[in-house]
Amino acid sequence: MAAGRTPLMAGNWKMNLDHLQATHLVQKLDWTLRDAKHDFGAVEVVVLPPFTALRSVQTLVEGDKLSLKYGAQDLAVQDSGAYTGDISGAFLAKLGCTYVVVGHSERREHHGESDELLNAKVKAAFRHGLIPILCCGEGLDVRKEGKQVEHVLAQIEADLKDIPQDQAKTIVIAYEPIWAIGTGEVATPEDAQEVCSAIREKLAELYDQETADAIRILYGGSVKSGNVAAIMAKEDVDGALVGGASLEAEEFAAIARYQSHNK
Ligand SMILES: O=C(CO)COP(=O)(O)O
Repeated sequence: MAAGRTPLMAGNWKMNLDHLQATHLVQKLDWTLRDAKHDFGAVEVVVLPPFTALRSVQTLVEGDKLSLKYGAQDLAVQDSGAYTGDISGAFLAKLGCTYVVVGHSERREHHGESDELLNAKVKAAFRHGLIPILCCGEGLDVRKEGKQVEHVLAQIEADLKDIPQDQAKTIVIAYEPIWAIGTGEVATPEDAQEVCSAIREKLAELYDQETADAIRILYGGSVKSGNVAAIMAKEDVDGALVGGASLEAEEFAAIARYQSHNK
């Protein structure tokens, strides 16, 4: 984590929690963080519930003036029309979403999402004023061959094709090695730093150094309260995209409070 970038802790709930459970978790998370006097300006906290819980989360956040932010896990390329089952970025913006995940490895894998499609999704997100959390990462086979940097940079370059600098500056990138997702096998802080710093260099090449320095790069894959501080100590890691450990209020709050654990 370098000075000048605000750390971001985002909880990707994946396909977990109905809207009632979501309300409960958000309330508990908010109480826990408030009790700890969490400074939301110093570490941003974001939840990414399923679509069906977004309206409930919006009501809670707006009604009770909560400081945490929220977003969705995916969006459609198109803005409206005959696309049964798809969700427009326009609807997400109307629900007060700040962020939207684009290109999670589970969608790349289970829904065959290509870099070309993800590039269109990044553009759709920006069209509606949403900040994409663009995911990238290599599988175990690629890691075994030692080609993780090359693989991830190719994803980033393709996914950001024709994205102008003023938009790129606001994007969030999440490096999530697939072999570390939900496996308990966390990448070492050095593994995370290797790829995150390469991503930043690529961003400087695609745009300029100032843009690259402004972009937040998260690490994701088996992040827990016990390992987050070591990962956050790395220069180019600006936060975490957390799956399993974000489903428990106290654990996710402890992740957001990683600095207090470090003292
Ligand atoms: O995929 C992830 C977040 O998007 C990581 O999931 P886990 O934290 O459960 O490994």
